[in-house]
Amino acid sequence: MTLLSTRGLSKRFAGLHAVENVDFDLPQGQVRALIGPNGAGKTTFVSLLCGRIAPTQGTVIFDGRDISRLPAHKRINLGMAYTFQITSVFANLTVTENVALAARRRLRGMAMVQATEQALAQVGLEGRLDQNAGDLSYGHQRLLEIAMGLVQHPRLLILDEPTQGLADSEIEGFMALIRSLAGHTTILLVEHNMSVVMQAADQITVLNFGQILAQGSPDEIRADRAVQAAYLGTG
Ligand SMILES: Nc1ncnc2c1ncn2[C@@H]1O[C@H](COP(=O)(O)OP(=O)(O)OP(=O)(O)O)[C@@H](O)[C@H]1O
Repeated sequence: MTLLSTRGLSKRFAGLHAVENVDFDLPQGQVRALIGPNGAGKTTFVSLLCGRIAPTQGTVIFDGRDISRLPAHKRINLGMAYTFQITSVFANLTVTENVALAARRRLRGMAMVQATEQALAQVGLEGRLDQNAGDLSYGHQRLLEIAMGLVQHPRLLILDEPTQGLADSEIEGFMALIRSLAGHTTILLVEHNMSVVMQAADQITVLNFGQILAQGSPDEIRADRAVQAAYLGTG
C-alpha cells in the first residue's frame, strides 16, 4: 500500500524552481532516502510534505487523502512526524519534559511516562533524562527531536539530516534505531552521509535541480551514471 504520494508537486521561490513537478510514491513500511546535491530541493520537498510551506502547484496525498491544503498540525494528527535541520527542542526544559510534551498529543498519565521513557531509550538518551535540552550537543538535540517524533508513534517519520553533528559511534546507534523501526514505521530520510544512506535505505530517490533524477535500490543508485555525474561528481 502507498502511504504517501505527490503529483506534480512544485515550489517556486521568485524565479527559482526549488521543486518542480515531482511525482513521488512511498509504500508503507519502506525506509526511503532522499539524496541530492546541496540546493537540490530536498528540504523544500519535505517541507511541502509536512505543510511547513505551501506548494505553488501539485498535490500531496497521505493514506489516500488529499492533504495539500491541510495545516501542519493537522498533518501531525494524521500520523506524520518530522525533524528538521534546525532543532526545535525547548532549551529550558529537560530531555524528559521535551518528549513528554510531545507524548501529550496522544497520551496521559503512566502511559505517557512509559512512552516517554521508551522513546528516549530507543534513541540512546536514557542517561540524560534530567539534563536541560539546551545543554545537549547539537547531535544529541537531533536525537531528542527524533524521540519527540517517535513518541507519537507516527505512521510516517521524516528525518532531515538526522546524523549531522553525531559522532561515528552515535551514527552506529542511529542506524540500529532505523533498523529497529523498519517494517513498522515508514521513514523518509534526507541524508548527506552516503554510508548511512546505502546501509539504511530500502530505496533511494535522487533529486537534482528540484526534479527526480533517479530512483532505485542502493545498488542501482550506486551504479547510475547520471547520479554519479550529478551527485558524486565522478561521471
Ligand atoms: N525560503 C526560501 N526562499 C528562497 N529560496 C529558497 C528558500 N528555501 C530554499 N530556497 C532555495 O531553493 C533551493 C532548494 O533549497 P533546499 O534547501 O530545498 O535544498 P536542499 O537539497 O535541502 O539543500 P541542502 O542539501 O544544502 O540542505 C535552493 O536554491 C535554495 O536556495
